[in-house]
Amino acid sequence: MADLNRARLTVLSGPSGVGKGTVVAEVRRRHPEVWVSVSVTTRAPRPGEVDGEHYWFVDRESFDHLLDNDGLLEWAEYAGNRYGTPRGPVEEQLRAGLPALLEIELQGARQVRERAPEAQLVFLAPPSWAALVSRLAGRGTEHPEVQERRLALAQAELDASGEFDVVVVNDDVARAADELVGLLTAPPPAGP
Ligand SMILES: Nc1ncnc2c1ncn2[C@@H]1O[C@H](COP(=O)(O)OP(=O)(O)OP(=O)(O)O)[C@@H](O)[C@H]1O
Ligand SMILES: Nc1nc2c(ncn2[C@@H]2O[C@H](COP(=O)(O)O)[C@@H](O)[C@H]2O)c(=O)[nH]1
Repeated sequence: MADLNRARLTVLSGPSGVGKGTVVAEVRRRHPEVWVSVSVTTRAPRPGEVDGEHYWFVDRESFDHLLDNDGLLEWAEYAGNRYGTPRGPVEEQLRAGLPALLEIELQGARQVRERAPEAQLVFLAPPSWAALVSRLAGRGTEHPEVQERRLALAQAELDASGEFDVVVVNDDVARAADELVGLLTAPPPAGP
């Protein structure tokens, strides 16, 4: 994956349960050199989630301290919790001429678009609404009322897919991962 050695920021967004984490894990299984930002969150860890690997799990006070000290590239309040991208590691990666991948929700993707217009914004879409509902329920990590809250947000996220540079349909994990690898290795559009 020699072409990956370019300083490009890519954002992967899409509704909760569409399979962002699954597709990114498949990309990293094939290409462990792909660098993915580790977000901070005030959400409680799910069983099996490891601090510093899946997220940096912090309390609200620590999150707000980072925010107040310009430590976040973007952030959002999502379904009752806060999530943000630590600025330092991403900037370090890009300064070194290396690409960076963020897996974040819609409000954060919009902030990245404003702050880094050259970033590539990719929307991961479900093959159908029914598939999304069934994936979120099937994951079994949220109570039904939290699933409902996430699905209400999902509708608005799907409506915003036109704001993204590319839409990838996650009908099949291997195929969607192929497409994401292609986007990560594609040359950035020529500047003006
Ligand atoms: N192409 C697919 N076909 C069938 N099931 C899938 C597919 N992709 C992912 N899944 C399943 O859907 C569920 C949700 O996937 P995942 O946790 O990766 O979603 P996510 O978009 O990262 O969610 P969140 O934004 O809530 O973190 C998982 O149980 C996963 O195994
Ligand atoms: N704006 C941001 N969104 C983020 C970040 N890290 C994760 N996320 C998104 O939040 C939702 C919920 O995640 P979950 O792990 O609780 O299911 C999902 O869409 C993630 O992509 C971030 O740093 N900033």
